[in-house]
Amino acid sequence: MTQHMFFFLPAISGETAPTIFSGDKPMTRTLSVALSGQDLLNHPFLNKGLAFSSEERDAFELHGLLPKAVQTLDQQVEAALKFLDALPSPFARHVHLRELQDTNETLFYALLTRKIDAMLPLVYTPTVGEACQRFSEIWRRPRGLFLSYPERESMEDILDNPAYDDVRVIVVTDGERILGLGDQGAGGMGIPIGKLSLYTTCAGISPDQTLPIVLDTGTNNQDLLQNPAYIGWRHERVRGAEYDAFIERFVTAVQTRWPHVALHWEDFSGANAAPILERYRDRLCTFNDDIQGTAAVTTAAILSANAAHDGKLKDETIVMLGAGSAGVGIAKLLLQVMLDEGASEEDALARFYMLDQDGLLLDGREGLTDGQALFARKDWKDRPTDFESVMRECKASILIGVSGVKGLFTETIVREMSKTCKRPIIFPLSNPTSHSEATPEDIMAWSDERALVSTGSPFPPLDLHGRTHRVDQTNNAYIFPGLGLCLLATGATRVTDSMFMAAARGLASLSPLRSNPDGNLLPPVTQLRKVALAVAEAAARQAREDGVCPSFSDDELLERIQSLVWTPEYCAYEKI
Ligand SMILES: O=C([O-])CC(=O)C(=O)O
Ligand SMILES: [Mg+2]
Repeated sequence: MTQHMFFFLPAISGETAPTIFSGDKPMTRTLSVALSGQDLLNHPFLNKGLAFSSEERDAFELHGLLPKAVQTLDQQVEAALKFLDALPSPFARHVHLRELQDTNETLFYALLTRKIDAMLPLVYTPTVGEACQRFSEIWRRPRGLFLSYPERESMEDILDNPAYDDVRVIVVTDGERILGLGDQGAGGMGIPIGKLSLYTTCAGISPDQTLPIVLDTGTNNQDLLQNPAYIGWRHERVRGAEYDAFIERFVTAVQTRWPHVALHWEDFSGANAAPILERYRDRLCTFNDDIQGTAAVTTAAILSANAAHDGKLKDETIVMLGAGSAGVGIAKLLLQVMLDEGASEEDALARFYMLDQDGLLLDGREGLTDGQALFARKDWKDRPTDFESVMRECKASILIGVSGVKGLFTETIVREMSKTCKRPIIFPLSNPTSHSEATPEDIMAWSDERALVSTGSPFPPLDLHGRTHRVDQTNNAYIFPGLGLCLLATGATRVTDSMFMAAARGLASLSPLRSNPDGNLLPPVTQLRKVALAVAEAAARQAREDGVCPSFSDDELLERIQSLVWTPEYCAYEKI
């Protein structure tokens, strides 16, 4: 069992503090705590609100600070749910949940783990998008770190604070491409906070081991620059060599401070995401969720669809609408599946049509990245390259949208595809919901209910022939929490592409469609905990295979994964 100590909290005994980071029922455990009074109540990880027992109120000088009632965690969850229900909007609920997170993390995570389907759209996409856009209005208390360009000389000192001694996972953004909402500057902080809350909710990674970071390198969002209430650095974005040097300084500082940390990059612009990943993926344990996590979950959903009709991906024709880092990442992983199925690279590449706002990517087009150039068509000279024409001519069986643009999957497109394809696979993956390329309802109507649809953001269930059908959410939340758990459990030094493939196959193995022809492609979000464990195990075995972690036995891997899982329950406290 992992012995995890609160070294970062000088007020809590490191020597005698028993672990609460195990699968055991923490309530049977006692934590030695030195904080008392206001300091204890103000500590989000230790605060229990009204759940402090009357003995604890004696021991920790809490009388008078708390009203008389003593409540259980269950009662607190009930009360919080009732309060949330009465709030007028998802945004108001998001703000209230964030306040809970900053005042009582155990209660916050108890709510999230028990009501994940209701809470996910509030703390994560789509509501987190609005939270980023309005972050300057809702910022209350410090959570995570804002590392701004003008203060770059102090970056190492900021990270040095003992409060961060136990950090093992960092999610970092520079806020330039927040979901499909573009540049949100320092408001992008909502995303690392939201992603990390899923690391804890889905994979059980203890919140005190997580750190959200914004690299505030300015913003080109004119509304923010002109908003007197903007909380970030009011300056246009730093670019080029200065930006690269800032990123380099950050990575070096992180590596020096936490040599074994897992560094997760999120929502960087297309121009920066892939080059940053390429620069650092062989230097530390790091990955880009938009490129690799999105690729893995999409691959899992497509593998599930193929397995259901004994098909092979190498026989499908894929149109990717959106040629940014997510599109290229998905295409690369799907290409690998075809190669694994025995296709030649030439034949496999011929199955892909990748488009951006200027139409089909053609060989020789100026300004293509290496990833885009790989998928650029060589055989399309003098033919129309617009989306509709390409769809008409190529007879796609799989259509994936990562364009960030609402409504691009039109009735004409979907009907055209459905003419030649019995079960068209149509994934409008852009986030948040308002940017989805089509609604599942429309796609089903236009395809005579034959399409296999999956979206990036949550949508309400569909009514199919009087049967309620859950809409799959092909969101990277099915991958990154489990992958993070794998990285912490194995101590992997690198994240390989084959670990993402293994994660995708691990997820696909849980597809309900395997056992039920009317089933979904992916398990419901209520099973995200089970999913994270399966993904962690599959990726961990692959990490061992790839030699990026010690050669643990299967039992050891499982034991290490399970021993990390933190459960949101209160411990009993005793005074040091
Ligand atoms: O956060 C999400 O919902 C998925 C994602 O990474 C993105 O859209 O950038
Ligand atoms: Mg993202």
